[in-house]
Amino acid sequence: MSSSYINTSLPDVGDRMLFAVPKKGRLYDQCLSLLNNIGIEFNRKPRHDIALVSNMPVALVFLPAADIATYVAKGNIDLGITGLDIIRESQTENDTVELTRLGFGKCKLQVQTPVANDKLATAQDLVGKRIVTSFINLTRQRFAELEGKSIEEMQTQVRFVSGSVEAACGLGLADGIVDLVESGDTMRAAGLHAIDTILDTESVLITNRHQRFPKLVDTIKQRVEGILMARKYVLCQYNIRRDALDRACAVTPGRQAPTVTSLEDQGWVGVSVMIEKKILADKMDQLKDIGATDILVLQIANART
Ligand SMILES: Nc1ncnc2c1ncn2[C@@H]1O[C@H](COP(=O)(O)OP(=O)(O)OP(=O)(O)O)[C@@H](O)[C@H]1O
Ligand SMILES: O=P(O)(O)OC[C@H]1O[C@H](OP(=O)(O)OP(=O)(O)O)[C@H](O)[C@@H]1O
Ligand SMILES: [Mg+2]
Repeated sequence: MSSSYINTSLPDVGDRMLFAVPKKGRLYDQCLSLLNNIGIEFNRKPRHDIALVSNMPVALVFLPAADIATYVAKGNIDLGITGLDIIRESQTENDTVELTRLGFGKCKLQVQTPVANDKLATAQDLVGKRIVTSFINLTRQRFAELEGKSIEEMQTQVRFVSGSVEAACGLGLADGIVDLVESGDTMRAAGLHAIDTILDTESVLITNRHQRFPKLVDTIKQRVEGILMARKYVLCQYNIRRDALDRACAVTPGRQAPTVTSLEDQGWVGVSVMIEKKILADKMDQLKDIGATDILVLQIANART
């Protein structure tokens, strides 16, 4: 093949910023929904792993989640979405810059043993035994720490398998495993229970220190943070007697401060304030108790701080 061979079926990414997203798996749907929400438009042809964004100088690169941290750390990719667990496991945290935690892909990396084996009730009980995992580096670090030895000298045997890790104990390959747990259904179905947590993980937006496109990276970071805020907060509006305003502001201090507007009736003011969804019902009860009226809650479609 000539060295000037060009694959004409690959889109020309030119000077575009390269943004990696998981090509399948647990993070895929939420990544696509996030891209849609931040106004990134693209058309991905079947089986193509590169898609040009039509409304920004960006090319999306669809890669296995497990490889994204390495590509970003080495500077081949400018921006990426992957799990914190992958960043730690691939030991790329020093070469990647964490821009924003994304609030999805939340789970725990846990040490698990068969429920039936009551001699393996703590991580310490697995020291010197056989462990199977897809996270060999994090597992070795944890057990070297428990043994008080270096990774080279540790006794615990840690072996790699690429998937269906939960099967390893039942098949006699391991005494314990280390794998991700979200609902715990997979773990319980395999007759295992968690005896130690190595890491709490979630998806993160990452870049590197090479910074070819600092302005564009910042724009995408701000758009993502706007969407995350819109998902987390609602806008609450209510009326309150002026003499109860201090108490109302103590109940709903807002992100910065509530907006207070005068009403025709001199004794009353209108208040508009952002409230976290998870504490909303409680705050509405408290507002009612101090005499607030016409309490309205409005969804926020998007935000920018
Ligand atoms: N059960 C889960 N709940 C929430 N997040 C998860 C779960 N499993 C994995 N993740 C997150 O998604 C990332 C990618 O995992 P995923 O399962 O998609 O990839 P994979 O195991 O390499 O591929 P696949 O399962 O498609 O073969 C993980 O590193 C973790 O951050
Ligand atoms: O606690 P749960 O909600 O059951 O989720 C945990 C499971 O999810 C992931 O597996 P995945 O479905 O990605 O399959 P895999 O083993 O092929 O990676 C992880 O490896 C666990 O097996
Ligand atoms: Mg998986």
